[in-house]
Amino acid sequence: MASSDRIHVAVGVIENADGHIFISRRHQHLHQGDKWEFPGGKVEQGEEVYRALCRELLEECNIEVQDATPLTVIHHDYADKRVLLDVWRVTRFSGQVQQREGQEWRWVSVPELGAYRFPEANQDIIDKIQDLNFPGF
Ligand SMILES: Nc1nc2c([nH]c(=O)n2[C@@H]2O[C@H](COP(=O)(O)OP(=O)(O)OP(=O)(O)O)[C@@H](O)[C@H]2O)c(=O)[nH]1
Ligand SMILES: [Mg+2]
Repeated sequence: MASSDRIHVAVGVIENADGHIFISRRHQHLHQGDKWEFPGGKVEQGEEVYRALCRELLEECNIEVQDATPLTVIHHDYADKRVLLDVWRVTRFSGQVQQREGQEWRWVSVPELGAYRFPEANQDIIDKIQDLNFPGF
């Protein structure tokens, strides 16, 4: 596969005032269906990643991102798809978070994240979130 076949995805880790993280469950018929995910979606041709993040989070979660910082970049090859996940930590937003695409969703504490089934590529994201909350010594 050519590198241009890699799907570029903007992903947002949204934290609320209680320190809980927003996750939703992918529709069953989609790639990695039924697994939990962080909101986000494909970056369009010529679009800046940060713009894509803002667009996807408005479409999917009804919030306006006001500030976000890069958390990690993941290259992952599934058997049927290659992805580049550009993961951002959303540090400031306006609006009430909700899921607008009919997916099941919830806020979960950082320790609880480990109990959910995410796509394989997400392990690194979970590790990063847990490191931020419980810095090693
Ligand atoms: N949104 C999102 N996608 C993820 C995550 N982890 C992960 O491997 N992916 C993969 O990234 C790819 C693109 O995500 P997506 O399906 O949300 O894209 P999208 O909203 O633009 O969907 P569409 O273009 O089909 O409407 C999928 O193949 C998905 O399996 C994650 O945490 N969040
Ligand atoms: Mg999406």
